[in-house]
Amino acid sequence: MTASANALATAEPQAETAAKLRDTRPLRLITCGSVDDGKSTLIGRLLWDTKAVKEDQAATLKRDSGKQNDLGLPDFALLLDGLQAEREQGITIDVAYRYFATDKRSFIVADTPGHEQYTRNMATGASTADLAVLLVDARAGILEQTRRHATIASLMGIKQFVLAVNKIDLTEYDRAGFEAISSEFREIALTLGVRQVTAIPMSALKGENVVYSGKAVMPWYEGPTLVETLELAPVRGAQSTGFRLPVQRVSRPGESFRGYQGTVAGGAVKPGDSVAILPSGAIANVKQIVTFDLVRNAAVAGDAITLVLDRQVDVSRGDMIVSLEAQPLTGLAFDAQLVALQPGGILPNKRYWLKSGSRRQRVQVTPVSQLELKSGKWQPAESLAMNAIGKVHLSFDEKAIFDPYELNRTTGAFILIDPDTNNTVAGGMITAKRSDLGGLHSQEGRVLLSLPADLADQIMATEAMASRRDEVEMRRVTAAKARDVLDGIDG
Ligand SMILES: Nc1nc2c(ncn2[C@@H]2O[C@H](COP(=O)(O)OP(=O)(O)OP(=O)(O)O)[C@@H](O)[C@H]2O)c(=O)[nH]1
Repeated sequence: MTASANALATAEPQAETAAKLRDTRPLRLITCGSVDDGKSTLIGRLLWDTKAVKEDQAATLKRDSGKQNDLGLPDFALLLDGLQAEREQGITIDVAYRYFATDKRSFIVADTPGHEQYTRNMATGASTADLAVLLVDARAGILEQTRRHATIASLMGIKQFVLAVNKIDLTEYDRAGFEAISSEFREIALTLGVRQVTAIPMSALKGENVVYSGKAVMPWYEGPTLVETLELAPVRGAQSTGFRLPVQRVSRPGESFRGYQGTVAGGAVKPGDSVAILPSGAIANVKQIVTFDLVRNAAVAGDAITLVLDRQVDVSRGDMIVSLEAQPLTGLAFDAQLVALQPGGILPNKRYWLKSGSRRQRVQVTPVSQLELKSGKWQPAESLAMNAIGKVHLSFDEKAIFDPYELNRTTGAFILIDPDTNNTVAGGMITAKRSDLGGLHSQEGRVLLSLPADLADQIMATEAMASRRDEVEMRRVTAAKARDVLDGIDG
């Protein structure tokens, strides 16, 4: 770059610089709080003060909110209600994601307004969330539900908490009260192994310490605002498996062409790469990558591709094509965590269908323990009732192929289907492979929750593939049921 080009680059208008920065990976967050702690108001305030609200929404907000509060401020919670319609589209776990950005970073917040509570948050946002914002009412302090939310967020691998001590305006900005609440919370967080805790006194309603500083009314608070905290928070480590292509379909339009179709579920691939076909273990090289009518020189996770190999190998639907040097776990026995979604629960000795991507296999599920939400402790269990979150052993007749969920949220997630009713009875995630003799192979004792978010994805994938209309209808019913169940665990 020449000196003058350099000068130009540094003189770039701020807006353009900001736009560039927004291309970097955004921070994902979830918000948890008890009813009326001010979650909707806080998200509304974040969107409003970062100017993420479109003008027409702003006009409606101003018009509708006059009667809502006597502070002469818009009711930010209304903003979310006004956007409710867009949430109706989802077929399963229909949480909306809100996007907002500052000059430094962009953010995605899983928004679950109204009566929908933490399970819904968990079900959607938390599987990918980098950080959890836990709201408490400054007047009420830490409640049992705060403990529960914190426990669940930490189980799900979220290692950074913001404690939003909201409605501080209603305690006359009482410093001692804020400090007592934050130290109580820090102790809880420590017992959960979470060290990164930022406690912030705030008024979501008045916009103090959310985007703008609250110094004028809380000169005693010297810490960051919520947005300053979010701007600096690290994102979770990237998922780190090699190339994964669950084969959805084998395409054979003519004698000379054979392609393997699917959506890349991890890593990247380019022509010339060596791959293994699982479960057979056959080896080949990638000859060509085709998307629609384009020939590509690479593909990454999320791309729908047709892969052409350099030699004749036996590949069928349900197989997985993977990078030769970084292969998933294969075996007959795995450890998993799951949530039971049907009244019948999960019974020992019963055989289910397990579906993961395009693969469907018979499996025997043996419950081992169940999470007691109140205490966050695992208690021994022989069966799992509806709504229970449990650890289980999975035993297969034929080789199964998985990555630990922690490494890959697609190839590590599954649903269980009852062969008698065809109902989806559980959604779950793989925590480790067991040696085929029954011993634990790796990652012993990892604590991960089974996430219905995966269930949602999988049901949607299944739905997209279902060719017959009645099958689609059946899946819809199942999804609706799953939602009811999730509502049931809330609270
Ligand atoms: N004074 C004051 N009131 C607040 C503050 N934040 C929220 N509120 C009010 O508290 C009430 C509940 O706020 P919401 O945002 O609806 O609470 P929520 O937690 O989203 O509640 P649900 O949507 O019912 O789960 C509303 O009347 C808000 O205007 C605050 O910082 N100060």
